[in-house]
Amino acid sequence: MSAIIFDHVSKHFGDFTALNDICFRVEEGDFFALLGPNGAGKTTLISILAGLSKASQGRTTVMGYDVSSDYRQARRAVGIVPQELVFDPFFTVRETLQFQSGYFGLKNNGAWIDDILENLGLTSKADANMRALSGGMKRRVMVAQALVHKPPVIVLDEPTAGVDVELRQTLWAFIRSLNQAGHTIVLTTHYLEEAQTLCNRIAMLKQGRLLALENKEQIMSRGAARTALIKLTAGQWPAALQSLLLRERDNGFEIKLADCNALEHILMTLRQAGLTLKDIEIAQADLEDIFVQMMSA
Ligand SMILES: Nc1ncnc2c1ncn2[C@@H]1O[C@H](COP(=O)(O)OP(=O)(O)OP(=O)(O)O)[C@@H](O)[C@H]1O
Repeated sequence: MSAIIFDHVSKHFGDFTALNDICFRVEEGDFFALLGPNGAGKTTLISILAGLSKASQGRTTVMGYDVSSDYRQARRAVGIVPQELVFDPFFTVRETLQFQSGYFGLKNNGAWIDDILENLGLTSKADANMRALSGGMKRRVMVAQALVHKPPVIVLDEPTAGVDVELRQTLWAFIRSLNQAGHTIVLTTHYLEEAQTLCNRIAMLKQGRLLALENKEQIMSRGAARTALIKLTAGQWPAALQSLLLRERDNGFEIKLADCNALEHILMTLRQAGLTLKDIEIAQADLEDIFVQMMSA
């Protein structure tokens, strides 16, 4: 079964189109990344999924439940960790989690709450008031809050923005174990190396459109898998190879390198143009390079 289905989802704010005919599925058990520059529509899409915002067109389901017609079941199936810190400053951490449990009609889930607190390094703060916590600790509580009802689908909207390395590692270890236990994870992040190490499928949004959705391996091979930094003793980059040029840097020319045969062709063309090679550095492109290539295309 698909954990999430976006079926021709659009969202307009007046004349502005924030989401334009989005269609994709997230399969059960996926560790899925939703990437895109600021304003791409990631938060809008997540708000629709959470039932916090209504799509202008299209249908969205979570674990088979329609987010508008089966609102309650759909809401129960998903745990959202929001970008902003939203909490009642007068509650303690434990009370916050108990209150959230009550919202889902859950009682006697103290053992699970203890488990979450432990895994997020919050045990010693259980009885502290929310207002007395540091920003990073508050963010941990946001994560805990999204998990109280053991939702099959967990959505994290930039959960590691501005948090320290320790929390990032604690958080990812815990989220990974939840994924291994069968939870579907959707993550938006600006830290591309995080998406690269954690996720198995990646969707890219740009200006409200779905630009690509692939397995990580496919997306990695879509852009130039390798780049080469070529330095010449003198002269300009030849026009015949202009289409390969990504940018000039460090007194050299950085180019896309599809494979080794391409390199042979490049060297031959340089020779024919009377240019002499001074140095060549070949590097494996990472997700960030590919992202930049795709977003600027
Ligand atoms: N309530 C609203 N009214 C008008 N425009 C809105 C509203 N909410 C979002 N938008 C616009 O929709 C677009 C998508 O915003 P959204 O917050 O979904 O982007 P995002 O991909 O989450 O960006 P970021 O990475 O900065 O969080 C933006 O141009 C934003 O200004």
